Parts: sequence; C-alpha cells; structure tokens
Amino acid sequence: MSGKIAVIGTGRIGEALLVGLLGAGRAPDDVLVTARREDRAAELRTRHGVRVVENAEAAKLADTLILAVKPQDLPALLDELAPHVAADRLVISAAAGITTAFVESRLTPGTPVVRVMPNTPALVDQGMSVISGGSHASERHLDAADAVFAGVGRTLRLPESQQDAATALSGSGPAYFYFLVEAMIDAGILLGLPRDKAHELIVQSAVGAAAMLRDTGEHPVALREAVTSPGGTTINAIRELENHGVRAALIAALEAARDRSRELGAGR
Ligand SMILES: NC(=O)C1=CN([C@@H]2O[C@H](COP(=O)(O)OP(=O)(O)OC[C@H]3O[C@@H](n4cnc5c(N)ncnc54)[C@H](OP(=O)(O)O)[C@@H]3O)[C@@H](O)[C@H]2O)C=CC1
Ligand SMILES: O=C(O)[C@@H]1CCC=N1
Repeated sequence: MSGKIAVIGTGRIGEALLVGLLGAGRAPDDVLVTARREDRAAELRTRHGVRVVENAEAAKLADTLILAVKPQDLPALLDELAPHVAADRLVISAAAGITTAFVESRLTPGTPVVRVMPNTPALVDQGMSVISGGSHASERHLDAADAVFAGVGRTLRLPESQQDAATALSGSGPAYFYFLVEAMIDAGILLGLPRDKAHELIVQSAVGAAAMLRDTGEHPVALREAVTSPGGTTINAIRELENHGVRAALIAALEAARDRSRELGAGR
C-alpha cells in the first residue's frame, strides 16, 4: 500500500512525523497535511513545502490517514472525516489511549484501523513507534503502517492491550530523559560549571550512554557497573539516587502515565 499519506492535525507529533517522512525520501507531493488555523497552515507550507488541505479533501485524496490530534479532539474529527473516508483507506490513529474499536465505531464498517504510538525523536529518524491492528486491519495494513513509521525510526508490534503501557514507556519516554538531563545540568550549575559547559557535558554523556545501550547489547546493570569503581565517585552518587527513591519514583511515574492513557480511552 503506497500512494499519498495525509497527516491530519499537524501539531508537535504530526510535524515530527512529517519531517521524518520527508527526510526519509517521501516526495512532498505525496504528503498532505491539515491544520485548523490558517497561520499554522502557512507555517507548514513555508517550512516544509507540502500541500495543506481541508480535512475532508485529505480524507478523499490520501490512501493512508494519520490522525494526530489530541485524544479529546478525536471524536469530533472522526465525525467530520467519516463521510469522506472510503472503507479501502488505511486509518492510523496516534492518539494516546484511544482504542481501535472506538475509531472503527465512528467510520464506515470494515475500515482498517491501526493504532500507533510514535514519539517525537521521529523528527531526527530516531523514533520508536508501537503498532497494533484493529479488527479489520490485515497483515498487509500492519505492514503498510510499519513501512510508514520505519522511515522515521524503529517499530515494534504489540497487542493493543499493551498500548497504554507502551505509551507510558516510549510515547512519553523522551520527556523523562529531558527531565533528567535538565536536572543534571542544574546540578552542574550547583557545582560551579557554566551552563553551556554543563549542557555539553551532560548531553554528550546522554548520547554516549544511549549509543552504548543500543550498540553493545549489554544489560544496563553491566554498563553501570563498568562506570562504578570501588570506593569511587559513582557509587556515592548512586547511593544518593537510591536514598531519594529515584527508582521507585520512576516506577510510580510510568504507572501514572499508563493509568492516564487508560483514562483518556475510557468511555471513548
Ligand atoms: N507529543 C508527543 O510526544 C506525542 C503525542 N502523541 C499523540 O499525538 C496526538 C497529538 O499530540 P501533540 O502533537 O502533542 O498535540 P498538538 O496539540 O501539538 O497537535 C495537535 C494538532 O491538531 C490540530 N487539530 C486539532 N483538531 C483539528 C482538526 N479538527 N482539524 C485539523 N487540525 C486539528 C491542532 O490544532 P491547534 O494548533 O489549532 O490546536 C494541533 O495543531 C495526541 O493524540 C497525542 O496523544 C503520540 C505520541 C507522542
Ligand atoms: O503526553 C501525552 O499525552 C502524549 C502521549 C505520549 C506523549 N505525549
């Protein structure tokens, strides 16, 4: 399944996907986007050279629709799109919490729906997208969704029952790392370093650690132990992290994110 792709609701994640798709070599003519404000439409045209069209036109012209509006805006959007979406189109929803059953219930019976939880590093082709099929999505539709998101990073198929957990891990995940980096830069300030130098030291350490995690295949415990010298500096920092319950805080944080994803889908 190739042809035109439309990003409907081009905000933060929609634009990240758009940039990723264009960067992955998709022709601007094959990508349509929609926006509900003219100033945003103009911005998208200027920045990316893509066609910004009405939602109904995107639904008619595109073979694949990626719905990237907030979960709260999705019901109204589906009502607007439904009359224009032929049942042979592939509808991909990126909305946190919203089930494929809900999306299907608002469209022509039999329309294939795939739920995807992407993340913003798609902007730099380092996205993580978790993919689940609805009841009318065949292997061909899942492959088509996979092909779209594989252009902007890694993809993983999971049962839809695990999408709320995946949302907590990888959908929201980048925010936790930014939060930790922000806190560590502040620590650098406390230790007397200039902000730009603290920023450089922490960001490159984060990039290096991420590359080690991905490329060595080593368990994070083994990588951490390799940094932690007997009687050295690192173990003193680790003791403070444990004293302050950072591990428990992270577990509670991800559980709260999972619960919020469930709430966003509840009743929809
Ligand atoms: N941000 C992230 O990291 C991730 C977000 N998601 C999911 O992606 C979705 C979007 O999130 P995010 O990008 O952060 O949110 P944003 O608010 O940045 O983007 C949503 C965009 O949709 C537009 N919009 C809303 N209704 C319509 C409509 N009827 N027609 C056309 N455009 C419309 C909004 O317009 P306006 O600017 O006028 O409000 C906005 O530009 C959410 O469902 C979220 O759960 C999934 C993974 C990661
Ligand atoms: O915070 C949110 O609800 C969205 C979904 C995953 C990341 N951002």
